[in-house]
Amino acid sequence: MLQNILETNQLNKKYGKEYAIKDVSIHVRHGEIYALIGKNGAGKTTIMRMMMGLAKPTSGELSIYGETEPKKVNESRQHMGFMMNSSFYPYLTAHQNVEYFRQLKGIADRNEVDRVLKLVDLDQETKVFRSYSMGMKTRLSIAVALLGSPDIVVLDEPINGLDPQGIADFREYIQRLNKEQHVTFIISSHILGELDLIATRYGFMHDGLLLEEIDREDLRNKTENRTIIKVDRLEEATYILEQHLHVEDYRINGDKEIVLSHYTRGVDELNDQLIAGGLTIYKLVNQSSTLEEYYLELVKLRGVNKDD
Ligand SMILES: Nc1ncnc2c1ncn2[C@@H]1O[C@H](COP(=O)(O)OP(=O)(O)OP(=O)(O)O)[C@@H](O)[C@H]1O
Repeated sequence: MLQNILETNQLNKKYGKEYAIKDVSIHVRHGEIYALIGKNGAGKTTIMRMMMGLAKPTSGELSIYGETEPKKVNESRQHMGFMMNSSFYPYLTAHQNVEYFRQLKGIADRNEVDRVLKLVDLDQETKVFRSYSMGMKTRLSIAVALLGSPDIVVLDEPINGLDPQGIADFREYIQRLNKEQHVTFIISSHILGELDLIATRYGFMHDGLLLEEIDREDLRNKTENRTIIKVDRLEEATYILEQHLHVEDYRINGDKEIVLSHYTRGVDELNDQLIAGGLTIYKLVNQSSTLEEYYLELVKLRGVNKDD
């Protein structure tokens, strides 16, 4: 049974009069790969900084392992690993760099360095950091985040700057660590499809607000198998759908199109009924939407911003 390992409850952060995030309630369950998705400035880093104790909420609550009392939350952070643009020494090797962080974090076991480097296949690497590819740098950052065997690892925009191979490798490492080491990941990205293949749950952010939190399966159900209808007279079309075709599972999107989820009877019958009703059909297609389209629709539908 998955339980919430980390939660935020109506979390707010203001800089001056401006909200950086407003009323954000996130629920991360044990064993998940949680993707915090949103364009630049959406508020992802702000939330992650609060998770890590680097910034204080203006109001609201953060709960880790069910603890909300600040002192206990701080203690719980010992079970968390972070990657926030770690700065590495350019003329030191992977081993020397991680050794530095081991000491900084006060981890007594010297074997930890080799252990975490092995997990990202950098244990045999002898070159200095300066000559690493972006992918290797990311892997090194992950290694540092894994020092001390944390249960939860928070990664802020780890995919930034990676080439397609680097992204594929990153996904593989995260999935392996999640499965084999049972690490719960919270990963932010401003490129929507990037975490598509690995995330088990999504938090969609826009302009400081959490628009939706959704499990992978539910998201897949919502984005796959949709039928889109655009006609000249919307109300008459919905009447035909409801009364003649007994369709109830539909909604209207921001472009005044009717979107049917899982309409399995094919478009021919729909086409016939709409034409029989005297409507002009501009569009009638079956399609799956991308994560990008889903997100943009969500932003349009909600049509809100944090200053409302
Ligand atoms: N220290 C600060 N002082 C003032 N405003 C800030 C500060 N930090 C963040 N903000 C503002 O808060 C909002 C959210 O920023 P945040 O960095 O959390 O977004 P993000 O989703 O991580 O985007 P990015 O990918 O660009 O970092 C932005 O409008 C930003 O300008």
